[in-house]
Amino acid sequence: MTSAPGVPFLKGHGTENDFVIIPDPDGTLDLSPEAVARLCDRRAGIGGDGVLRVVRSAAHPEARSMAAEAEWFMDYRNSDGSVAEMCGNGTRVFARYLERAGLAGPGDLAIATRAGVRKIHIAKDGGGITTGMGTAELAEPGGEGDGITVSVAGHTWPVRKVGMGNPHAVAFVSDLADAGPLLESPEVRPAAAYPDGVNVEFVVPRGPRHVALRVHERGAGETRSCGTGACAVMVAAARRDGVDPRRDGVAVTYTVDVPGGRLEITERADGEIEMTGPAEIVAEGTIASELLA
Ligand SMILES: N[C@@H](CCC[C@H](N)C(=O)O)C(=O)O
Repeated sequence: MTSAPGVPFLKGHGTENDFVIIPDPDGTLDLSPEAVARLCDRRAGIGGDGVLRVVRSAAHPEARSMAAEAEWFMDYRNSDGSVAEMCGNGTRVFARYLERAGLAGPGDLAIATRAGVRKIHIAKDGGGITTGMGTAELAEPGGEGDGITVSVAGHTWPVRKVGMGNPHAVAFVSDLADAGPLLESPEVRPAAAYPDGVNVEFVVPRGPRHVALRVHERGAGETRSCGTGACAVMVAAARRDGVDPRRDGVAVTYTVDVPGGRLEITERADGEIEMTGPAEIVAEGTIASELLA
């Protein structure tokens, strides 16, 4: 196997949503969808749910307009090579990389994403990282139902449509096992409700202000965690519990258990959502040229 000098990578995860991190400050790397899929392959590649390419905002056409606010752009790709607007766990891992590389914090920073600028706070001494996730877009004022359903493993549930910069369908189920092995994409109907595909979350209550989920991600399949998904679930669960911080003028925090750990999600009285969780860098090396060809 030959190496491509000058193409380093790191591997990191947040609640076991794992990523290949590629520092490419000047945006010179030609990262094709096929190369992303090879990098994320868990048998023949490095393995990951996605790729985080670290590019200076000023050097990327999609981020140039955000460069004054955020020096770094998170170019996120799903493991199948598709492009996504936003990755919540990815923002924490991205920030941890910047911290480790001496390019940021601890403290406050902002990063550019396709869904806009996201504000981050890195706690001191390797503690949790908080991302300002923006506000949730809820399709309907009333609640779940919305005429949209998701079917998998012989079950069908109504879903709540939530936008977190990327699309989510949240289904409350009586048992997380009812979603089956999730080896294939759940079928969302009508398909036209999500013209660009969808991330599907299955949710059960665990206690007051406490839920657990499984997620099937667009472009990646079932993963161990999804930050935007956890935020979508938090908002859907709060509305189901009759809680709306913008109406009530009081922030609310939910604990969201994911298969790979735990996230704390707060919806503030102004509607802004903040997600706090861990992020770790676990390896670094050099990418073999065959993977990037
Ligand atoms: N795991 C991510 C979401 C990644 C993008 C998603 N698969 C999509 O296509 O929208 C997260 O932590 O938010």
